[in-house]
Amino acid sequence: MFMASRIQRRAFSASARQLSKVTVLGAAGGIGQPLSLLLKLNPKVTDLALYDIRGGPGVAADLSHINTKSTVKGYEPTPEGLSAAVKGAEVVLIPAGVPRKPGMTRDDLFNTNASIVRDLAKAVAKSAPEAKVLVIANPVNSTVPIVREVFKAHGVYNPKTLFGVTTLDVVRASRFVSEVKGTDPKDEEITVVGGHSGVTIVPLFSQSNHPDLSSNAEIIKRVQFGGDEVVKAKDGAGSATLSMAQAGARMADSVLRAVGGEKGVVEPSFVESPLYKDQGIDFFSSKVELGPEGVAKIHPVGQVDANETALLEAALKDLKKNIEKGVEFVAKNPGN
Ligand SMILES: NC(=O)C1=CN([C@@H]2O[C@H](COP(=O)(O)OP(=O)(O)OC[C@H]3O[C@@H](n4cnc5c(N)ncnc54)[C@H](O)[C@@H]3O)[C@@H](O)[C@H]2O)C=CC1
Ligand SMILES: O=C([O-])CC(=O)C(=O)O
Repeated sequence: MFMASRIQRRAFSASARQLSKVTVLGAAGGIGQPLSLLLKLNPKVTDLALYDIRGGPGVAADLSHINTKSTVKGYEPTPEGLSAAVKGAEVVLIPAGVPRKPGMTRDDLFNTNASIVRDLAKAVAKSAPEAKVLVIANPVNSTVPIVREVFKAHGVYNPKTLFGVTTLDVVRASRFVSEVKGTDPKDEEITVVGGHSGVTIVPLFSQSNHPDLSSNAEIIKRVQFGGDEVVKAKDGAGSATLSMAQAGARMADSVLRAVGGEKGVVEPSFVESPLYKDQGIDFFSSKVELGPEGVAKIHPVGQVDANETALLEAALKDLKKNIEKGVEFVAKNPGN
C-alpha cells in the first residue's frame, strides 16, 4: 500500500486547509463592522485582521467571541499596527473614508478620501504587495486609480489584484427588478457596467430576462442613484452600510473561491480594463472572471441597444474625468 511521506502529508494538509487572512481597513465604521461580521461567518476566512484609526481592537474583541474557527485580531492605529494588519493578507478590503451626506455627490468625498486611500495603499504596497485589494471607499472611480498610482510608484502594481467594488450596483439592480416584476431576485442577474457613481452606472437590461426594462427610465435611474435613496433616508447619518457590507462580503467570498481553485466565478468589478483604453479610459467595470491570481478574464460589454449606447456614452465621459482626477492627485500629492 502507498504510504505518503511526511513531507507529502504536510503538503497535502496545507493545500486542503487553505490559509486565507482577510484584512479590513476601516473596520470600525458603518460598513466595516457588519462586513467584518459577515467575514467572521465565512469559513473560507481563516484569519481576520481589523484596522481602523479608532476602535479596531474593540470590534475585534467582540467578533472574536463568535464560535467560528477563524482568529480575529484588532490592530492599534499606528504605522506598525497597519503594517502588521495587512502583512500576509490574501485579501484587503478598504471601506475607510467618509460617507456622503444629503446633497453631496460621491465626487464631493474626493478631498477627504483621496489621501486616506493613498496612505492605506502605501502600507499595502509595502507590507502586502501581493494581496487582492478591494476598494470600497468612494469615489471608487477615482480611489481605484489612486491605488494603482501608489502601487506603480512602489514598483509592485499588478492589474490582476486591484478591484473597485461595484457589487452593490448589481445587488440593487437584481432586487429592484424583482420588485417590479414580482420575481425572486436570485433569478434576476442584471449586468451593470461602467463605474460606481450616478450616470457612470449603466445597467444593461437588454441582456436580462426583461429586455423591456431597457427603455424604462425610472428603473434605470433607480439603479444609477440607488445610493442617493439611502443617503436621503439616513438624513445625514451616512450612506449604505448594511447592503454594502453584504455586497463586499460577497465579493470577498468570490475572490476566495477563485483563490481556492473554483472555476467560473464571475463578479462585476471596476478593474484596469482593455475595453475602452482606446478612448483613454483605463478602468471600467464589467463582468470579471476570477482566478487564483485575481482577474482571470475581463468579459466584453456585449450587445447593447440604442438607449444603452447613449447611457454608455454619458458614462464614459464622466469616467474619464474621474479616473484622471485620481491619477493627477497622486502625481501632485505623493505624500510622505
Ligand atoms: N463601493 C460602494 O459601493 C460603496 C462605498 N461606500 C463608501 O465607503 C466608505 C465608508 O463608508 P462608511 O463605513 O459608511 O463610513 P464610516 O464613517 O461609518 O466608516 C469609515 C471608517 O473609516 C475609518 N477611517 C477613516 N480614516 C481611516 C484611515 N486612515 N485608516 C483606517 N480607517 C480609517 C473611520 O474611523 C471609520 O470607522 C465611504 O467612502 C462610502 O462612500 C459606501 C457604500 C457603498
Ligand atoms: O451612495 C453613496 O454615497 C454610497 C454608495 O456608493 C452606494 O450606496 O452605492
